[in-house]
Amino acid sequence: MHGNKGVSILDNGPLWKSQRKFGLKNIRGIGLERKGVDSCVNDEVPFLLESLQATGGKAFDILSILAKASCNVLCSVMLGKRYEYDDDTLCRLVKIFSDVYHSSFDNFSLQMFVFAPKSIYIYPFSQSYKKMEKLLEDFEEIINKVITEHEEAFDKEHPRDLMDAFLKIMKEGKDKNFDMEQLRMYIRDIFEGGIETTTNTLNWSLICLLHYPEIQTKLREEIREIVGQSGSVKMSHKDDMPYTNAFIEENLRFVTSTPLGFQHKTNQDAEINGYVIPKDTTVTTNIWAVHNDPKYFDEPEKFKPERFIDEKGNFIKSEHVIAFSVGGRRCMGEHLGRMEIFIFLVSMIQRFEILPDPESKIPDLNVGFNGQTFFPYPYKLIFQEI
Ligand code: HEM
Repeated sequence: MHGNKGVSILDNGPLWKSQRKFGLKNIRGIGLERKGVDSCVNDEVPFLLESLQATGGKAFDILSILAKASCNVLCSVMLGKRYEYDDDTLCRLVKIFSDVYHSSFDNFSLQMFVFAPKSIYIYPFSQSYKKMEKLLEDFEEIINKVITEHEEAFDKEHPRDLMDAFLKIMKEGKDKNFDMEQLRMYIRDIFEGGIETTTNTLNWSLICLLHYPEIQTKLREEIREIVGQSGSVKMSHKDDMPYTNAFIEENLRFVTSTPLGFQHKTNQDAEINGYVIPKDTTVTTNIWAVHNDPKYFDEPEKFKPERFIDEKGNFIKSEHVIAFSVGGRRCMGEHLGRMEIFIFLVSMIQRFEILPDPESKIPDLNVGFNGQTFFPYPYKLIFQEI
């Protein structure tokens, strides 16, 4: 499917290691002319708030606005540019990567991969695969245009963004794994890993706020005290906001947006806790089970941000909140994803009262579409300017 290219689908080995190292360095922007990763997030905030303001206090579906904001952050980080929210390229990118999850990595295909791994060989004949191929052709058309623009403006002394950094290694010819096909797959994997997950996490956190207006009030009080009524939110505020941190952590735990992580396979026989796992077995992490284990979380079925606050009022992180998974294959974009969630969420709560649509029921927090990700069914809410 990915032809052993990209990063998320690669077997553990030297290729994956070098590609992951490249990603971790260049997502953060180390050695690039591009602005820092936090500025890529901060610069998106006014556009996000403006499009929320434009809803004029009427009920609307927020999904595409959140997805465009998340997608634009990745475009800034990787391609050195962002798009207007009505730009055709941004709309196409958002649609491609939402459809990849919503129609191709659906529940049925996922269960087949986990419980009947050999089904991967018949997957190319399925309707889901055909849909995916069509979507990815559209993606290649977009990304080829951006690659051409980058090649035309390329200056090896001044790499601007992740794509330039990749082209630099490729042109130097020191590592033959850095080729054009790998560049396309790399960008694709990051979009695939970064848009849907961040959008879903933000979307579920807004639904939590609809269910618990008292929590929303408490969050706004803390935001007003630390950031002010109109000041811009910075990552440096985070350490002084224990309740906001606790809310975000509880949201990551309570609504596990990637319940089974990504699937991997063992490349040698292994033994864990006395269980023998033969070579070539599909392995999946049950993140949901850890998040709902009463051994680690008292009354796991209840939404309680306070569980992460100690008696002195400090935020206490739990090693059992593993929404980004654990180990060598844990999420490559955790740092960026956490930044987006904090800055976007705080900015939205600071400026707007988030209210349910009186015409419809607030979505249940444990009912949604289950596929590679767990996401809410379409719903509407109201953003009332304060
Ligand atoms: C709330 C947001 C996010 C969540 C919950 C999340 C969750 C995850 C999970 C569970 C995995 C699977 C780890 C495993 O295989 O065991 C993963 C992998 C990955 N994520 Fe994220 N992710 C988020 C945001 C992002 C962002 C913003 C990016 C892009 C910068 C990203 C890029 C990736 C990549 C490339 C991988 C594959 C890493 C590898 O195989 O080495 N993710 N993510």
